[in-house]
Amino acid sequence: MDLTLQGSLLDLTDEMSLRHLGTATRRHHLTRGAWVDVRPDWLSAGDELFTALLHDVPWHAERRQMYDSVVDVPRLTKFYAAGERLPHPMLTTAREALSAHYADELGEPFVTAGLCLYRDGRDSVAWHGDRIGRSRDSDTMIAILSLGSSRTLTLRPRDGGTIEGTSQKTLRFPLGHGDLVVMGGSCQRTWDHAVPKTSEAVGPRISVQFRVSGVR
Ligand SMILES: O=C(O)CCC(=O)C(=O)O
Ligand SMILES: [Fe+2]
Repeated sequence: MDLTLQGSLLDLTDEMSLRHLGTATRRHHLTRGAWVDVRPDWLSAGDELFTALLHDVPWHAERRQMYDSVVDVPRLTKFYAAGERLPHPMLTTAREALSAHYADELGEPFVTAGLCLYRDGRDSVAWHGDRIGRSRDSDTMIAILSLGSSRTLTLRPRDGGTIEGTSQKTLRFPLGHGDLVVMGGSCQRTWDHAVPKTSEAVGPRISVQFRVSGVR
């Protein structure tokens, strides 16, 4: 057996890379002009990226005013503004690939990166829409690369209605290591999303959200 060849083949398959977006990206049309694209396993062999981000990103613990008390935000965050160097070259490659893939539909590039670290199942993000800035009254896209432990992104219509054709109130998109999800159309205005807490024993998850200029 040629061990050299076998070694190099293994190296090739283990190399971190982004797979194609085209045919493997599935669009889910929601009501009210919203949609969600899902591309499972977009990033292959992403362990290196996950570990690098976990250790190298200067994660912030935020505290927020909630009625008359100040509470810990149940996740760590770091925001990279337009033009700021991202903490790993693969994130730049991912952002460029997304900008190219969605160029015609979006009409502008993804420029910012918001990172969230969910340390375990107690970390979460409550129901909200990303409605700070232009997304408040116009369509936009938020592209999310999920790394590490699987967590569920849930979506529900903002008007409190049920999911069309069902008696359900929420849609669930389980997000695993390397998966991509893109929320588009009116999604930030007409739907809310959340990452609920879970009692399951889950390890850390990092979410990387790419947005266009002037949207948070
Ligand atoms: O964890 C996620 O993927 C979603 C995060 C999110 O909705 C946000 O930061 O606005
Ligand atoms: Fe969000």
